Amino acid sequence: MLAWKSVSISRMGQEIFSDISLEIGQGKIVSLVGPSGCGKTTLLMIAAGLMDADSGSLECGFRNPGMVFQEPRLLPWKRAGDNMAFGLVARGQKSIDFRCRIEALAATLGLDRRDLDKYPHELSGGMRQRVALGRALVIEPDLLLLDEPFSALDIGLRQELQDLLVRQISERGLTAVFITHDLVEAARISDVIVVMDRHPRGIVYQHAMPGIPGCRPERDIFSAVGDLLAVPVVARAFRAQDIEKL
Ligand SMILES: Nc1ncnc2c1ncn2[C@@H]1O[C@H](COP(=O)(O)OP(=O)(O)OP(=O)(O)O)[C@@H](O)[C@H]1O
Repeated sequence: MLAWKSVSISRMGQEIFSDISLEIGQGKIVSLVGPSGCGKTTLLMIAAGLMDADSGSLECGFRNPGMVFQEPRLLPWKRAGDNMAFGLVARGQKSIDFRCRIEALAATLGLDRRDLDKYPHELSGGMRQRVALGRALVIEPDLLLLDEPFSALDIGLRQELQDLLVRQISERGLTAVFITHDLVEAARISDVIVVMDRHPRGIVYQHAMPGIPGCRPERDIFSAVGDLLAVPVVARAFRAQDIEKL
């Protein structure tokens, strides 16, 4: 279980959010959505232990979180396979012991052996993000924290990687927190959608999605998004996003 309990945080005299409580059950995929600056990444960073809250507490029953960011953040001087193995090397494992494991994982992520020998600049954006996902999965995490991992990809590739991610989460029995600006993406891959806003600051709405992530018919996804946008606090949070894009 992962739970933020009455968490408040300010930086440089500015309140990011106050008194946020949220609980995520084992095996669930929870999406955080909301306008830029409402504190989604901050909430994730607190869960990862990379930021400390000013007050409140975090209860985390997970021991081995894996993270994926919007930019793949690969080491440019290392080949894709070595980037993927980064967490294993950091734990003192020898490449002779894990080469087969990396190749098998790469294959499930749609990368072949030749891709593993390429440098990041020789890979497409989608391939780089597959490597980043592999780097997070190879350490066998029990919790995945994902900060807009697919937002830079085009729609077709995005959907392919969403399906791939949900399959990996389900096969490995992981729990995941997924940040996105895209309500359709959230409705496609999540068990629960948590909507945050800046006015008022914090969580303004939570919605449990029916059905199984990754298996929902498109019409159910779009109808859930329509229903969500009919909720005034959700509509307000998403209107703020649209205005920012202008
Ligand atoms: N270390 C920091 N120092 C100062 N301000 C910070 C720090 N981290 C976050 N903030 C501020 O906190 C607010 C929330 O930032 P955060 O990145 O969590 O929002 P977000 O919802 O993830 O936004 P986006 O969707 O644009 O990534 C922003 O106003 C940001 O400038």
